[in-house]
Amino acid sequence: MTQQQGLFLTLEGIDGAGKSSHIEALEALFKAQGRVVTRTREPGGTPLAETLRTMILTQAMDPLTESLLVFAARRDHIVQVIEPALARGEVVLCDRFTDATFAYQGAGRGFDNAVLSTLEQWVQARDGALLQPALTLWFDLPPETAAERLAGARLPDKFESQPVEFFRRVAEGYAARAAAAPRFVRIDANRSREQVWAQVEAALVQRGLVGGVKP
Ligand SMILES: Nc1ncnc2c1ncn2[C@@H]1O[C@H](COP(=O)(O)OP(=O)(O)O)[C@@H](O)[C@H]1O
Ligand SMILES: Cc1cn([C@H]2C[C@H](O)[C@@H](COP(=O)(O)OP(=O)(O)O)O2)c(=O)[nH]c1=O
Repeated sequence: MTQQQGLFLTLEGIDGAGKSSHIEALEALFKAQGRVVTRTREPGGTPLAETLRTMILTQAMDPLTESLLVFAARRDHIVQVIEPALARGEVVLCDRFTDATFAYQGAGRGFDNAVLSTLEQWVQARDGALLQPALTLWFDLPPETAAERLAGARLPDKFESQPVEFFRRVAEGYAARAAAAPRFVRIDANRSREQVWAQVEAALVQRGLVGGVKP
């Protein structure tokens, strides 16, 4: 049997947009197609990267330090988890990747995009090209609605306790990234869970990544 090609798929959006609510169903959908799935997240996905995640999410730091730690975590994650899974022909479902760095550290914190691009080149270099997701599901939700959904849902971390203006900038950062790269699919997250899932499923079917079967 010929080995299937690896598929790198990421989920993006501001905190509270609804990514985590759909990642399990996405995994089930691909498994129902006979695919092996590696479900992972950033920052994180390896013991070292999870240690860095705790630092990033709990300690105050300047934006360059934050960016360096995020990319250090990403490098370990790529080398230890993402690249090997793709080489085995698996589906890698990753909750956030580099678009989050451009949105949060770049647009949100106002850090220099050129420095982020340089770090991206260093960390994601792959056979003369850049490792990038094949598809990015961007859960787009007004920051006020995301804040309402998060209120009382969980204890806010360092980013989640930022004011709504911060998330407005992050959302603009995502919109700019989405406008520049055809791998983005905008999901209107301001809908019921069922309607959001229907958009996710339709996007995958439309691109021939899954058949029309229900998980
Ligand atoms: N379509 C939806 N409508 C209303 N609430 C939702 C919807 N999707 C998710 N939620 C709720 O909103 C909160 C944030 O969702 P979550 O999936 O954790 O977001 P994220 O992973 O993007 O931060 C959770 O309490 C979740 O139950
Ligand atoms: C990947 C990444 C995440 N982040 C932030 C966004 C989120 O607020 C936080 C963790 O993401 P996430 O796992 O979505 O948080 P939660 O488990 O609370 O749903 O890290 C960055 O600032 N830069 C990055 O490059």
